[in-house]
Amino acid sequence: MSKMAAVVESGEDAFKQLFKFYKRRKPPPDFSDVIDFSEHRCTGKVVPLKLNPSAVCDAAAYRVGLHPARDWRAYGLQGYPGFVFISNPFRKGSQPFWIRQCLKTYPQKPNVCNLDMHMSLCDTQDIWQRSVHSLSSPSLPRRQEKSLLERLRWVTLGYHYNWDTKLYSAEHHTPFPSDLETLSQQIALGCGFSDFEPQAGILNYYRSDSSLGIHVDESELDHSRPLLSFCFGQSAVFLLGGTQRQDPPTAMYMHSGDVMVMSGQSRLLYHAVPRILPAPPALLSPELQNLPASTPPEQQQQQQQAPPSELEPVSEQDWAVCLRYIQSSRINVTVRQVLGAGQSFPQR
Ligand SMILES: O=C(O)CCC(=O)C(=O)O
Ligand SMILES: [Fe+2]
Repeated sequence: MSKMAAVVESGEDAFKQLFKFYKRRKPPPDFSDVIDFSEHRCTGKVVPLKLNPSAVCDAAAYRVGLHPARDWRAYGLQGYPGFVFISNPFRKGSQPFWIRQCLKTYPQKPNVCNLDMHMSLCDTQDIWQRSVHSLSSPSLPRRQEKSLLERLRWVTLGYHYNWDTKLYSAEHHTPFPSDLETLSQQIALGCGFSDFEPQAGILNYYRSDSSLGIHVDESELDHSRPLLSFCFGQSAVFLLGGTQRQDPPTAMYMHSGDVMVMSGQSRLLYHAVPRILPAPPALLSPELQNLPASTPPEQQQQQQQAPPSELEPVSEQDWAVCLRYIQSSRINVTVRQVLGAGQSFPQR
């Protein structure tokens, strides 16, 4: 019997027990049952998935930093219809743009973040500028106080999720970032969703000891729309369970650049992140090269004009700060459609 099976059989609530198992530090758990899609092996429950590459135009994918959709490596899991795992579809040199957006741009007003809950608007006005100094000075003596960026836990976009009521509302809404909207729509198109409207986003910022508890994302009013999840930086163990909180979950790694789509029968499954793990250097280091994103290497050699890209280059100074942050952190971005076509919020 594997170590994990022994853990599960010892009690009723299989999900809680596996969550604790993977969260444990001493002694560290046996990770051998965790599915690693980056190994591109279709063993056990993993099945290759055929997406719909012709629905995604190469130039549109290119503009948001993605490989052509025919090159995306997509997998499904037996027993989880509607679940799609796309193993890092990002072109080399494009992740730095998205990481910079998550750290410098999206935490800015009018978006909402955890720091707003107990700080004045004036203090949360420029999280990036207020953090740059301490994050770019490796030689500073042990710092007394963490920078704002290090204290950032979540940012919400579009219809801002209310963590207390678990509701979205028409009143609490700001424009959804157009670059993230376009990226999400390209992924959705490849997965067969031609009319996906990104309306809400939740960014989670994880330090090496962070975790995210067992939950289901059901606050959106239209569950026929997929939920997209993008991950950057350090790796994580992700647990995908069933429709009941205690159903035993499947464990998988999420590495930087991986994209997950929860749709159809998998849209309302319980899930959690029990553990952040150092990214395997061979997977992360090549992705963190801040290449000029607008010029693919093959075109540089041919001295041709690169196609237009939405990815504004990341300055060396900005990248130094991002790199320092991401070396010990993970960022996850989930994108959701809240309302179906023609739907509105119920009157309260
Ligand atoms: O960090 C992750 O991979 C999961 C995030 C998540 O489940 C959520 O934001 O609802
Ligand atoms: Fe979630």
